[in-house]
Amino acid sequence: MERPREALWPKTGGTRSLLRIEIFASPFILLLANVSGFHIKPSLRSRKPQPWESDHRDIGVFDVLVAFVRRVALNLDTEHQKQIPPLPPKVVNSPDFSVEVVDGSWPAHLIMSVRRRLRFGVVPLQWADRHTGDDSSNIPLQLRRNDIPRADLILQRAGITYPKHLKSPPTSSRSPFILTTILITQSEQTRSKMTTFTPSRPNLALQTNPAHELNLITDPLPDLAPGHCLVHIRATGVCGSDVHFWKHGHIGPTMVVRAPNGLGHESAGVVVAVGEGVERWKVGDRVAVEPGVPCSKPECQACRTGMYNACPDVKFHSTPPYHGTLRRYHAHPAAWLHPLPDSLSFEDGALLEPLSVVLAAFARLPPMIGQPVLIAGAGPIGLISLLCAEAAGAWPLVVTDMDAGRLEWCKKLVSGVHTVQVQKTWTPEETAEHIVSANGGLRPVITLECTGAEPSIASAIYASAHAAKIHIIGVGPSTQRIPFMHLSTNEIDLQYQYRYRETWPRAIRVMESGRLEKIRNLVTHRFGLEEAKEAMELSADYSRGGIKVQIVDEEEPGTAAKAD
Ligand SMILES: NC(=O)c1ccc[n+]([C@@H]2O[C@H](COP(=O)([O-])OP(=O)(O)OC[C@H]3O[C@@H](n4cnc5c(N)ncnc54)[C@H](O)[C@@H]3O)[C@@H](O)[C@H]2O)c1
Ligand SMILES: OC[C@H](O)C(O)[C@@H](O)CO
Repeated sequence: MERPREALWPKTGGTRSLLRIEIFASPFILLLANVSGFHIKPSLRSRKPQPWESDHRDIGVFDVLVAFVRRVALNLDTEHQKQIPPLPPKVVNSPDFSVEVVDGSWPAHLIMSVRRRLRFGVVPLQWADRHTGDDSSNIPLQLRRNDIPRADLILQRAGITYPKHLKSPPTSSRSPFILTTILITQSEQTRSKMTTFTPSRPNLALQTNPAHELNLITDPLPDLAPGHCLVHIRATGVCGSDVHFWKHGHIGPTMVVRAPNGLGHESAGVVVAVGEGVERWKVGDRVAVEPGVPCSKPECQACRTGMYNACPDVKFHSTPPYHGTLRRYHAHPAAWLHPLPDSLSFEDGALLEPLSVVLAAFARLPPMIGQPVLIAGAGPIGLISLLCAEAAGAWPLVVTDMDAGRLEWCKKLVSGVHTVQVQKTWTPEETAEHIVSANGGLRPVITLECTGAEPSIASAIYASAHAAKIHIIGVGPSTQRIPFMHLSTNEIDLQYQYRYRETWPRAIRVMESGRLEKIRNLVTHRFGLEEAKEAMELSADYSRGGIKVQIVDEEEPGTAAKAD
Protein backbone atom coordinates (compact mmCIF):
# COMPACT_ATOMS: atom_id res chain seq x y z
CA MET A 1 0.00 0.00 0.00
CA GLU A 2 1.19 3.48 -0.85
CA ARG A 3 2.30 5.40 2.27
CA PRO A 4 1.65 9.14 2.59
CA ARG A 5 4.78 11.19 2.17
CA GLU A 6 5.72 14.80 2.41
CA ALA A 7 7.65 17.18 0.29
CA LEU A 8 9.37 20.02 2.03
CA TRP A 9 10.06 23.43 0.61
CA PRO A 10 12.05 26.04 2.41
CA LYS A 11 9.63 28.69 3.70
CA THR A 12 11.77 31.47 2.38
CA GLY A 13 14.44 31.77 -0.22
CA GLY A 14 14.33 30.90 -3.91
CA THR A 15 12.07 28.17 -5.15
CA ARG A 16 15.03 26.74 -7.02
CA SER A 17 16.30 25.25 -3.84
CA LEU A 18 13.16 23.20 -3.68
CA LEU A 19 13.58 20.17 -1.55
CA ARG A 20 11.54 17.11 -1.58
CA ILE A 21 11.49 14.67 1.22
CA GLU A 22 10.56 11.09 1.19
CA ILE A 23 9.82 10.27 4.73
CA PHE A 24 7.12 8.71 6.78
CA ALA A 25 4.67 11.19 8.12
CA SER A 26 5.89 11.23 11.68
CA PRO A 27 4.20 14.22 13.36
CA PHE A 28 7.32 14.88 15.43
CA ILE A 29 9.57 15.06 12.38
CA LEU A 30 7.00 17.24 10.64
CA LEU A 31 7.01 19.59 13.60
CA LEU A 32 10.78 19.75 13.65
CA ALA A 33 10.78 20.30 9.91
CA ASN A 34 8.26 23.07 10.26
CA VAL A 35 10.15 25.00 12.92
CA SER A 36 13.31 24.41 10.90
CA GLY A 37 11.85 26.45 8.09
CA PHE A 38 10.30 24.07 5.58
CA HIS A 39 6.95 24.16 3.90
CA ILE A 40 5.31 20.80 4.04
CA LYS A 41 3.34 19.58 1.06
CA PRO A 42 1.81 16.15 0.61
CA SER A 43 3.48 14.10 -2.04
CA LEU A 44 3.29 10.57 -3.39
CA ARG A 45 6.31 8.42 -4.17
CA SER A 46 4.74 7.59 -7.51
CA ARG A 47 4.58 11.25 -8.45
CA LYS A 48 7.11 12.09 -11.08
CA PRO A 49 9.29 15.11 -10.45
CA GLN A 50 8.12 18.05 -12.50
CA PRO A 51 10.58 19.73 -14.87
CA TRP A 52 10.85 22.73 -12.55
CA GLU A 53 11.73 20.38 -9.73
CA SER A 54 14.82 19.23 -11.58
CA ASP A 55 17.17 20.44 -8.86
CA HIS A 56 15.25 18.63 -6.19
CA ARG A 57 16.94 16.23 -3.88
CA ASP A 58 15.48 13.82 -1.45
CA ILE A 59 16.11 14.43 2.18
CA GLY A 60 15.43 12.27 5.15
CA VAL A 61 15.02 12.44 8.87
CA PHE A 62 18.72 13.14 9.37
CA ASP A 63 18.52 16.19 7.10
CA VAL A 64 15.61 17.52 9.10
CA LEU A 65 17.48 17.07 12.33
CA VAL A 66 20.55 18.82 10.94
CA ALA A 67 18.40 21.67 9.64
CA PHE A 68 16.70 21.93 12.97
CA VAL A 69 19.95 22.12 14.91
CA ARG A 70 21.48 24.63 12.48
CA ARG A 71 18.51 26.92 12.04
CA VAL A 72 16.70 26.78 15.32
CA ALA A 73 19.03 25.65 18.04
CA LEU A 74 22.20 27.28 16.75
CA ASN A 75 20.54 30.12 14.84
CA LEU A 76 22.86 29.42 11.90
CA ASP A 77 20.33 29.99 9.19
CA THR A 78 22.50 31.40 6.45
CA GLU A 79 19.93 33.58 4.70
CA HIS A 80 18.86 35.10 7.95
CA GLN A 81 22.36 35.32 9.29
CA LYS A 82 23.46 37.52 6.41
CA GLN A 83 21.16 40.28 7.65
CA ILE A 84 22.59 40.26 11.15
CA PRO A 85 25.81 42.11 11.76
CA PRO A 86 28.18 39.79 13.52
CA LEU A 87 27.78 40.08 17.24
CA PRO A 88 31.01 40.46 19.12
CA PRO A 89 31.21 38.00 21.95
CA LYS A 90 31.94 40.76 24.45
CA VAL A 91 30.53 44.18 23.66
CA VAL A 92 31.34 45.99 26.87
CA ASN A 93 34.00 45.15 29.31
CA SER A 94 34.23 47.75 32.02
CA PRO A 95 35.86 47.12 35.37
CA ASP A 96 32.39 46.79 36.80
CA PHE A 97 30.46 45.01 34.11
CA SER A 98 30.88 42.77 31.18
CA VAL A 99 28.11 42.60 28.63
CA GLU A 100 28.37 39.40 26.74
CA VAL A 101 26.34 38.51 23.68
CA VAL A 102 25.91 34.82 23.77
CA ASP A 103 24.86 34.09 20.23
CA GLY A 104 22.72 31.11 19.54
CA SER A 105 19.64 30.09 21.29
CA TRP A 106 18.70 26.88 22.95
CA PRO A 107 22.11 25.72 24.07
CA ALA A 108 22.98 29.18 25.33
CA HIS A 109 19.59 29.57 26.89
CA LEU A 110 19.99 26.22 28.55
CA ILE A 111 23.38 27.13 29.92
CA MET A 112 21.99 30.39 31.24
CA SER A 113 19.07 28.65 32.89
CA VAL A 114 21.42 26.21 34.54
CA ARG A 115 23.64 29.04 35.68
CA ARG A 116 20.62 30.85 36.99
CA ARG A 117 19.46 27.83 38.86
CA LEU A 118 22.91 27.43 40.29
CA ARG A 119 22.74 31.07 41.36
CA PHE A 120 25.62 32.27 39.27
CA GLY A 121 24.16 35.72 39.29
CA VAL A 122 21.90 35.54 36.29
CA VAL A 123 18.34 36.61 36.79
CA PRO A 124 15.47 36.72 34.32
CA LEU A 125 14.68 40.14 32.95
CA GLN A 126 11.09 39.95 34.10
CA TRP A 127 12.37 39.78 37.62
CA ALA A 128 14.92 42.49 37.12
CA ASP A 129 12.28 44.81 35.69
CA ARG A 130 10.26 44.71 38.83
CA HIS A 131 13.25 45.67 40.81
CA THR A 132 14.66 48.34 38.58
CA GLY A 133 15.49 51.79 39.74
CA ASP A 134 18.85 52.91 40.94
CA ASP A 135 19.97 49.44 41.71
CA SER A 136 19.15 47.87 38.39
CA SER A 137 22.73 48.51 37.38
CA ASN A 138 23.80 45.96 39.87
CA ILE A 139 21.75 43.15 38.55
CA PRO A 140 23.23 40.80 36.02
CA LEU A 141 20.67 40.07 33.38
CA GLN A 142 19.86 37.50 30.88
CA LEU A 143 18.04 39.10 28.01
CA ARG A 144 16.22 37.75 25.05
CA ARG A 145 15.97 39.44 21.72
CA ASN A 146 12.43 40.59 22.38
CA ASP A 147 13.60 42.19 25.57
CA ILE A 148 16.06 44.50 23.90
CA PRO A 149 14.09 47.76 24.35
CA ARG A 150 13.94 46.99 28.04
CA ALA A 151 17.55 45.96 28.13
CA ASP A 152 18.43 49.27 26.56
CA LEU A 153 16.72 51.16 29.35
CA ILE A 154 18.39 49.12 32.04
CA LEU A 155 21.77 49.48 30.41
CA GLN A 156 21.29 53.23 30.16
CA ARG A 157 20.62 53.34 33.85
CA ALA A 158 23.74 51.30 34.37
CA GLY A 159 25.67 53.92 32.39
CA ILE A 160 26.57 51.43 29.67
CA THR A 161 26.47 52.53 26.05
CA TYR A 162 24.52 49.95 24.22
CA PRO A 163 25.92 48.80 20.88
CA LYS A 164 23.83 50.51 18.18
CA HIS A 165 23.31 47.50 15.97
CA LEU A 166 21.64 45.67 18.83
CA LYS A 167 19.07 48.38 19.32
CA SER A 168 16.83 47.21 16.53
CA PRO A 169 17.82 43.64 15.97
CA PRO A 170 16.24 41.77 13.08
CA THR A 171 13.36 39.83 14.45
CA SER A 172 13.06 36.21 13.68
CA SER A 173 10.14 35.48 11.43
CA ARG A 174 10.90 31.83 11.40
CA SER A 175 10.99 30.49 14.83
CA PRO A 176 9.75 31.58 18.17
CA PHE A 177 12.73 29.85 19.69
CA ILE A 178 15.51 31.98 18.25
CA LEU A 179 17.01 33.97 21.02
CA THR A 180 19.92 36.24 21.41
CA THR A 181 21.15 35.93 24.88
CA ILE A 182 22.93 38.87 26.37
CA LEU A 183 24.56 38.35 29.66
CA ILE A 184 25.33 41.37 31.77
CA THR A 185 27.50 40.32 34.61
CA GLN A 186 28.71 42.46 37.38
CA SER A 187 32.31 41.77 38.16
CA GLU A 188 32.98 39.68 41.23
CA GLN A 189 34.77 42.51 42.99
CA THR A 190 31.87 44.92 42.71
CA ARG A 191 28.95 42.55 43.03
CA SER A 192 27.54 43.26 46.41
CA LYS A 193 26.90 40.30 48.55
CA MET A 194 23.74 39.75 50.43
CA THR A 195 24.10 40.31 54.15
CA THR A 196 22.18 38.45 56.78
CA PHE A 197 20.51 39.66 59.92
CA THR A 198 19.56 37.88 63.09
CA PRO A 199 16.84 39.79 64.91
CA SER A 200 17.02 40.16 68.64
CA ARG A 201 13.31 40.80 69.03
CA PRO A 202 10.07 39.52 67.45
CA ASN A 203 8.88 41.11 64.22
CA LEU A 204 5.75 42.72 65.66
CA ALA A 205 3.28 44.05 63.12
CA LEU A 206 -0.09 45.75 63.50
CA GLN A 207 -2.90 44.40 61.37
CA THR A 208 -6.58 45.06 60.89
CA ASN A 209 -9.08 42.63 59.37
CA PRO A 210 -12.57 42.53 57.83
CA ALA A 211 -14.04 42.24 61.36
CA HIS A 212 -12.55 45.70 62.15
CA GLU A 213 -10.20 44.31 64.77
CA LEU A 214 -6.68 45.42 65.54
CA ASN A 215 -4.16 42.65 66.13
CA LEU A 216 -0.53 42.97 67.05
CA ILE A 217 0.94 39.86 65.50
CA THR A 218 4.43 38.41 65.26
CA ASP A 219 5.42 37.99 61.65
CA PRO A 220 8.34 35.90 60.43
CA LEU A 221 11.34 37.90 59.30
CA PRO A 222 10.62 38.74 55.64
CA ASP A 223 12.66 37.06 52.90
CA LEU A 224 15.21 39.40 51.45
CA ALA A 225 14.86 39.28 47.68
CA PRO A 226 17.67 40.58 45.46
CA GLY A 227 17.52 44.37 45.21
CA HIS A 228 15.74 44.72 48.55
CA CYS A 229 16.82 46.02 51.93
CA LEU A 230 15.63 44.86 55.30
CA VAL A 231 14.76 47.98 57.25
CA HIS A 232 14.33 48.16 60.98
CA ILE A 233 11.43 50.62 61.14
CA ARG A 234 12.21 53.16 63.84
CA ALA A 235 9.21 55.51 63.47
CA THR A 236 5.81 55.23 61.80
CA GLY A 237 3.08 57.86 61.80
CA VAL A 238 -0.58 56.90 61.97
CA CYS A 239 -2.47 58.22 58.96
CA GLY A 240 -6.19 58.88 58.71
CA SER A 241 -6.30 56.09 56.12
CA ASP A 242 -5.03 53.56 58.69
CA VAL A 243 -7.91 54.53 60.95
CA HIS A 244 -10.24 54.35 57.97
CA PHE A 245 -9.16 50.83 56.95
CA TRP A 246 -9.61 49.71 60.54
CA LYS A 247 -12.94 51.41 61.27
CA HIS A 248 -14.64 51.29 57.86
CA GLY A 249 -12.79 48.44 56.15
CA HIS A 250 -12.31 50.31 52.90
CA ILE A 251 -11.38 53.54 51.19
CA GLY A 252 -13.56 54.01 48.13
CA PRO A 253 -14.81 51.01 46.21
CA THR A 254 -11.43 49.50 45.30
CA MET A 255 -9.30 49.58 48.45
CA VAL A 256 -11.06 47.01 50.59
CA VAL A 257 -9.83 45.02 53.62
CA ARG A 258 -10.71 41.46 52.60
CA ALA A 259 -8.16 39.66 54.77
CA PRO A 260 -5.87 40.56 57.67
CA ASN A 261 -3.84 43.49 56.44
CA GLY A 262 -0.87 45.29 57.96
CA LEU A 263 -1.28 49.01 58.66
CA GLY A 264 1.10 51.97 58.38
CA HIS A 265 2.92 53.66 55.53
CA GLU A 266 4.61 56.73 57.06
CA SER A 267 7.92 55.21 58.05
CA ALA A 268 11.63 55.70 58.44
CA GLY A 269 14.28 53.41 59.83
CA VAL A 270 17.68 51.91 59.47
CA VAL A 271 18.96 49.31 57.04
CA VAL A 272 19.85 46.10 58.88
CA ALA A 273 20.51 43.84 55.89
CA VAL A 274 20.88 44.22 52.14
CA GLY A 275 19.81 41.76 49.48
CA GLU A 276 21.96 40.61 46.60
CA GLY A 277 22.82 43.33 44.15
CA VAL A 278 22.11 46.27 46.47
CA GLU A 279 24.94 48.75 46.07
CA ARG A 280 23.33 51.96 47.18
CA TRP A 281 22.72 51.05 50.79
CA LYS A 282 24.72 49.40 53.49
CA VAL A 283 23.87 48.13 56.93
CA GLY A 284 23.45 51.10 59.30
CA ASP A 285 22.16 53.57 56.67
CA ARG A 286 19.25 55.71 57.82
CA VAL A 287 16.41 55.74 55.32
CA ALA A 288 12.92 57.08 54.71
CA VAL A 289 10.50 54.64 53.11
CA GLU A 290 8.49 55.66 50.06
CA PRO A 291 5.60 53.25 50.56
CA GLY A 292 4.25 53.02 47.00
CA VAL A 293 6.30 50.67 44.83
CA PRO A 294 5.27 50.99 41.19
CA CYS A 295 5.97 48.25 38.64
CA SER A 296 8.60 50.40 36.82
CA LYS A 297 8.09 48.43 33.62
CA PRO A 298 8.79 50.43 30.47
CA GLU A 299 5.55 49.18 28.98
CA CYS A 300 3.62 50.73 31.89
CA GLN A 301 2.45 54.10 30.61
CA ALA A 302 2.18 55.62 34.09
CA CYS A 303 5.71 54.57 35.01
CA ARG A 304 7.13 55.44 31.60
CA THR A 305 5.67 58.94 31.70
CA GLY A 306 6.85 59.61 35.24
CA MET A 307 3.37 59.44 36.77
CA TYR A 308 4.27 56.40 38.76
CA ASN A 309 1.66 57.12 41.44
CA ALA A 310 -0.90 56.08 38.80
CA CYS A 311 0.79 52.73 38.09
CA PRO A 312 -2.04 50.19 38.02
CA ASP A 313 0.25 47.58 39.56
CA VAL A 314 1.62 49.79 42.33
CA LYS A 315 2.15 47.99 45.61
CA PHE A 316 1.21 50.58 48.16
CA HIS A 317 2.12 49.27 51.56
CA SER A 318 -0.89 49.27 53.90
CA THR A 319 -3.42 49.47 51.08
CA PRO A 320 -4.90 45.97 50.81
CA PRO A 321 -3.68 43.47 49.79
CA TYR A 322 -0.22 44.82 50.63
CA HIS A 323 0.87 44.80 54.23
CA GLY A 324 1.94 48.04 55.82
CA THR A 325 5.16 49.26 57.38
CA LEU A 326 3.86 49.48 60.94
CA ARG A 327 6.09 46.60 61.95
CA ARG A 328 9.57 46.09 63.28
CA TYR A 329 11.29 44.67 60.19
CA HIS A 330 10.17 45.50 56.71
CA ALA A 331 11.74 44.42 53.40
CA HIS A 332 11.62 47.20 50.81
CA PRO A 333 13.06 47.63 47.30
CA ALA A 334 16.30 49.59 47.56
CA ALA A 335 15.14 51.94 44.81
CA TRP A 336 12.22 53.17 46.91
CA LEU A 337 14.21 54.14 49.96
CA HIS A 338 15.50 57.66 50.41
CA PRO A 339 18.53 58.80 52.38
CA LEU A 340 17.64 60.33 55.72
CA PRO A 341 20.21 63.04 56.48
CA ASP A 342 21.81 63.11 59.90
CA SER A 343 20.00 66.38 60.68
CA LEU A 344 16.63 64.61 60.44
CA SER A 345 15.38 62.23 63.10
CA PHE A 346 13.47 59.05 62.32
CA GLU A 347 10.32 60.91 63.41
CA ASP A 348 11.12 63.59 60.84
CA GLY A 349 11.64 60.79 58.33
CA ALA A 350 8.15 59.47 59.03
CA LEU A 351 6.73 63.00 58.54
CA LEU A 352 8.13 63.05 55.00
CA GLU A 353 5.15 60.98 53.85
CA PRO A 354 2.34 63.41 54.82
CA LEU A 355 4.60 66.26 53.73
CA SER A 356 4.88 64.50 50.37
CA VAL A 357 1.10 64.50 50.09
CA VAL A 358 1.05 68.27 50.52
CA LEU A 359 4.02 68.92 48.23
CA ALA A 360 2.27 66.91 45.51
CA ALA A 361 -0.68 69.30 45.88
CA PHE A 362 1.54 72.37 45.73
CA ALA A 363 3.21 71.08 42.58
CA ARG A 364 -0.13 71.48 40.85
CA LEU A 365 -1.08 74.90 42.21
CA PRO A 366 -0.12 78.39 41.03
CA PRO A 367 2.21 80.61 43.10
CA MET A 368 0.54 81.59 46.34
CA ILE A 369 2.48 84.65 47.40
CA GLY A 370 -0.02 87.35 48.34
CA GLN A 371 -3.02 85.19 47.46
CA PRO A 372 -5.99 84.55 49.77
CA VAL A 373 -5.95 80.82 50.50
CA LEU A 374 -8.50 78.57 52.20
CA ILE A 375 -7.54 75.36 53.93
CA ALA A 376 -10.52 73.14 54.66
CA GLY A 377 -9.84 70.68 57.49
CA ALA A 378 -7.21 71.03 60.21
CA GLY A 379 -6.02 67.43 60.50
CA PRO A 380 -2.34 66.66 59.88
CA ILE A 381 -2.73 67.19 56.11
CA GLY A 382 -4.56 70.50 56.59
CA LEU A 383 -2.02 71.71 59.16
CA ILE A 384 0.95 70.78 56.95
CA SER A 385 -0.84 72.55 54.09
CA LEU A 386 -1.17 75.59 56.33
CA LEU A 387 2.57 75.58 57.09
CA CYS A 388 3.44 75.16 53.41
CA ALA A 389 1.00 77.91 52.38
CA GLU A 390 2.57 80.24 54.92
CA ALA A 391 6.04 79.31 53.62
CA ALA A 392 4.79 80.01 50.07
CA GLY A 393 3.71 83.53 51.08
CA ALA A 394 -0.06 83.01 50.89
CA TRP A 395 -2.03 85.71 52.73
CA PRO A 396 -4.60 86.00 54.23
CA LEU A 397 -5.12 82.42 55.34
CA VAL A 398 -8.34 80.90 56.60
CA VAL A 399 -8.79 77.36 57.95
CA THR A 400 -12.04 75.54 58.63
CA ASP A 401 -12.75 72.55 60.85
CA MET A 402 -15.54 71.34 63.04
CA ASP A 403 -13.19 70.59 65.91
CA ALA A 404 -12.24 73.58 68.06
CA GLY A 405 -9.11 71.86 69.38
CA ARG A 406 -7.76 71.37 65.90
CA LEU A 407 -8.44 75.00 64.98
CA GLU A 408 -6.46 76.04 68.07
CA TRP A 409 -3.53 74.25 66.49
CA CYS A 410 -3.72 76.55 63.47
CA LYS A 411 -3.29 79.59 65.71
CA LYS A 412 -0.39 77.96 67.53
CA LEU A 413 1.35 77.28 64.24
CA VAL A 414 0.69 80.47 62.26
CA SER A 415 -0.10 83.73 63.98
CA GLY A 416 -2.81 85.84 62.38
CA VAL A 417 -4.50 82.90 60.65
CA HIS A 418 -8.30 83.10 60.54
CA THR A 419 -10.33 80.09 61.57
CA VAL A 420 -13.94 79.08 61.11
CA GLN A 421 -15.46 76.40 63.32
CA VAL A 422 -18.02 74.84 61.01
CA GLN A 423 -21.34 73.88 62.60
CA LYS A 424 -23.21 70.82 61.44
CA THR A 425 -26.40 72.90 61.15
CA TRP A 426 -24.88 75.31 58.61
CA THR A 427 -25.64 74.95 54.94
CA PRO A 428 -22.60 75.03 52.61
CA GLU A 429 -23.66 78.54 51.52
CA GLU A 430 -23.70 79.70 55.16
CA THR A 431 -20.26 78.16 55.79
CA ALA A 432 -19.01 79.96 52.69
CA GLU A 433 -20.27 83.29 54.06
CA HIS A 434 -18.39 82.69 57.32
CA ILE A 435 -15.21 81.85 55.39
CA VAL A 436 -15.38 85.04 53.33
CA SER A 437 -16.17 87.29 56.25
CA ALA A 438 -13.41 85.68 58.39
CA ASN A 439 -11.05 86.57 55.55
CA GLY A 440 -12.02 90.27 55.60
CA GLY A 441 -14.36 89.90 52.62
CA LEU A 442 -11.75 88.27 50.37
CA ARG A 443 -12.75 85.17 48.46
CA PRO A 444 -10.06 82.48 48.31
CA VAL A 445 -8.24 82.14 45.00
CA ILE A 446 -6.79 78.78 46.00
CA THR A 447 -8.28 76.16 48.31
CA LEU A 448 -6.58 73.08 49.72
CA GLU A 449 -9.46 70.81 50.58
CA CYS A 450 -8.27 68.39 53.28
CA THR A 451 -11.50 66.76 54.48
CA GLY A 452 -13.06 65.00 51.47
CA ALA A 453 -16.46 65.77 53.07
CA GLU A 454 -19.23 66.80 50.67
CA PRO A 455 -20.46 69.84 52.68
CA SER A 456 -16.89 71.09 53.04
CA ILE A 457 -16.20 70.79 49.30
CA ALA A 458 -19.48 72.53 48.52
CA SER A 459 -18.74 75.39 50.91
CA ALA A 460 -15.26 75.85 49.41
CA ILE A 461 -16.91 76.11 46.00
CA TYR A 462 -19.39 78.75 47.20
CA ALA A 463 -16.66 80.73 48.98
CA SER A 464 -14.20 80.78 46.04
CA ALA A 465 -13.32 83.76 43.87
CA HIS A 466 -14.01 83.75 40.12
CA ALA A 467 -11.59 81.39 38.31
CA ALA A 468 -10.29 80.02 41.62
CA LYS A 469 -8.67 76.60 41.98
CA ILE A 470 -9.85 74.05 44.50
CA HIS A 471 -7.40 71.21 45.01
CA ILE A 472 -9.05 68.27 46.76
CA ILE A 473 -6.65 66.11 48.75
CA GLY A 474 -9.32 64.69 51.07
CA VAL A 475 -10.97 61.41 50.20
CA GLY A 476 -14.60 60.66 51.00
CA PRO A 477 -17.76 58.99 49.78
CA SER A 478 -17.50 57.40 46.33
CA THR A 479 -20.09 59.70 44.81
CA GLN A 480 -20.79 63.26 45.85
CA ARG A 481 -23.03 66.11 44.73
CA ILE A 482 -21.37 69.33 43.70
CA PRO A 483 -22.93 72.73 42.91
CA PHE A 484 -22.26 72.30 39.24
CA MET A 485 -23.74 75.52 37.87
CA HIS A 486 -21.95 77.59 40.49
CA LEU A 487 -18.66 76.01 39.36
CA SER A 488 -19.58 76.61 35.76
CA THR A 489 -20.64 80.25 35.94
CA ASN A 490 -17.70 81.11 38.18
CA GLU A 491 -15.13 79.19 36.12
CA ILE A 492 -13.86 77.44 39.21
CA ASP A 493 -11.47 74.55 38.66
CA LEU A 494 -11.78 71.45 40.81
CA GLN A 495 -8.77 69.16 40.83
CA TYR A 496 -7.93 65.98 42.72
CA GLN A 497 -4.96 64.10 43.97
CA TYR A 498 -3.86 60.50 44.16
CA ARG A 499 -0.90 60.19 46.51
CA TYR A 500 2.36 61.65 45.15
CA ARG A 501 5.34 61.22 42.90
CA GLU A 502 8.92 62.47 43.06
CA THR A 503 8.26 64.24 46.35
CA TRP A 504 10.72 62.66 48.81
CA PRO A 505 13.84 64.50 47.65
CA ARG A 506 11.95 67.80 47.85
CA ALA A 507 10.44 66.95 51.20
CA ILE A 508 13.89 66.05 52.56
CA ARG A 509 15.35 69.34 51.31
CA VAL A 510 12.51 71.37 52.81
CA MET A 511 12.85 69.62 56.15
CA GLU A 512 16.62 70.02 56.13
CA SER A 513 16.36 73.70 55.31
CA GLY A 514 14.47 74.34 58.55
CA ARG A 515 11.79 76.26 56.67
CA LEU A 516 9.10 73.96 58.01
CA GLU A 517 10.52 73.73 61.49
CA LYS A 518 7.04 73.83 63.03
CA ILE A 519 6.02 70.60 61.30
CA ARG A 520 7.83 68.77 64.11
CA ASN A 521 5.31 70.19 66.61
CA LEU A 522 2.61 68.15 64.94
CA VAL A 523 3.92 64.95 66.52
CA THR A 524 1.80 65.09 69.64
CA HIS A 525 2.02 61.51 70.87
CA ARG A 526 4.56 58.70 70.73
CA PHE A 527 3.99 55.04 71.51
CA GLY A 528 6.21 51.98 71.53
CA LEU A 529 5.58 49.26 68.97
CA GLU A 530 4.06 47.06 71.67
CA GLU A 531 1.47 49.85 72.25
CA ALA A 532 0.54 50.26 68.59
CA LYS A 533 -3.13 49.52 69.25
CA GLU A 534 -3.33 52.35 71.79
CA ALA A 535 -1.74 54.63 69.20
CA MET A 536 -4.50 53.78 66.73
CA GLU A 537 -7.23 54.30 69.32
CA LEU A 538 -5.89 57.72 70.26
CA SER A 539 -5.59 58.73 66.60
CA ALA A 540 -9.19 57.77 65.98
CA ASP A 541 -10.49 60.03 68.75
CA TYR A 542 -9.89 63.72 67.92
CA SER A 543 -11.17 64.73 71.35
CA ARG A 544 -7.97 63.32 72.88
CA GLY A 545 -5.96 66.03 71.17
CA GLY A 546 -3.74 63.91 68.96
CA ILE A 547 -2.55 65.37 65.68
CA LYS A 548 0.24 63.14 64.42
CA VAL A 549 0.61 60.03 66.51
CA GLN A 550 3.80 58.08 65.93
CA ILE A 551 4.93 54.61 66.87
CA VAL A 552 8.64 54.44 67.59
CA ASP A 553 10.98 51.54 68.20
CA GLU A 554 14.27 51.43 70.06
CA GLU A 555 17.56 50.93 68.27
CA GLU A 556 18.33 47.34 67.37
CA PRO A 557 20.96 46.14 69.80
CA GLY A 558 24.24 45.59 68.00
CA THR A 559 23.43 47.44 64.76
CA ALA A 560 25.57 50.18 63.36
CA ALA A 561 22.76 52.75 63.27
CA LYS A 562 23.98 56.29 63.61
CA ALA A 563 22.76 58.26 66.60
CA ASP A 564 19.30 59.66 66.08
N1 LIG B 1 -5.39 62.16 48.08
C1 LIG B 1 -4.42 61.55 48.74
O1 LIG B 1 -3.51 60.97 48.16
C2 LIG B 1 -4.43 61.59 50.22
C3 LIG B 1 -3.27 61.34 50.94
C4 LIG B 1 -3.30 61.45 52.31
C5 LIG B 1 -4.48 61.77 52.96
N2 LIG B 1 -5.60 61.95 52.21
C6 LIG B 1 -6.87 62.34 52.82
O2 LIG B 1 -6.79 63.72 53.19
C7 LIG B 1 -7.72 63.98 54.24
C8 LIG B 1 -6.99 64.68 55.39
O3 LIG B 1 -6.08 63.81 56.00
P1 LIG B 1 -5.80 63.96 57.56
O4 LIG B 1 -4.80 62.93 57.91
O5 LIG B 1 -5.53 65.38 57.90
O6 LIG B 1 -7.25 63.51 58.10
P2 LIG B 1 -8.01 63.83 59.44
O7 LIG B 1 -9.20 62.97 59.46
O8 LIG B 1 -7.09 63.78 60.61
O9 LIG B 1 -8.46 65.36 59.28
C9 LIG B 1 -9.63 65.75 58.61
C10 LIG B 1 -10.17 66.97 59.32
O10 LIG B 1 -11.29 67.42 58.58
C11 LIG B 1 -12.26 67.87 59.51
N3 LIG B 1 -13.57 67.86 58.89
C12 LIG B 1 -14.33 66.80 58.57
N4 LIG B 1 -15.47 67.21 58.01
C13 LIG B 1 -15.43 68.55 57.95
C14 LIG B 1 -16.31 69.56 57.46
N5 LIG B 1 -17.47 69.24 56.92
N6 LIG B 1 -15.92 70.83 57.54
C15 LIG B 1 -14.75 71.17 58.10
N7 LIG B 1 -13.88 70.27 58.60
C16 LIG B 1 -14.22 68.98 58.50
C17 LIG B 1 -12.13 66.92 60.68
O11 LIG B 1 -12.66 67.48 61.88
C18 LIG B 1 -10.63 66.70 60.73
O12 LIG B 1 -9.99 67.56 61.64
C19 LIG B 1 -8.30 62.63 54.60
O13 LIG B 1 -9.51 62.46 53.89
C20 LIG B 1 -7.26 61.65 54.09
O14 LIG B 1 -7.78 60.37 53.86
C21 LIG B 1 -5.59 61.89 50.87
O1 LIG C 1 -0.80 59.15 52.01
C1 LIG C 1 -1.24 58.14 51.20
C2 LIG C 1 -2.67 57.84 51.48
O2 LIG C 1 -2.95 57.73 52.81
C3 LIG C 1 -3.11 56.65 50.72
O3 LIG C 1 -3.32 57.00 49.39
C4 LIG C 1 -4.38 56.09 51.24
O4 LIG C 1 -5.32 57.12 51.29
C5 LIG C 1 -4.90 54.92 50.45
O5 LIG C 1 -3.91 54.11 50.00
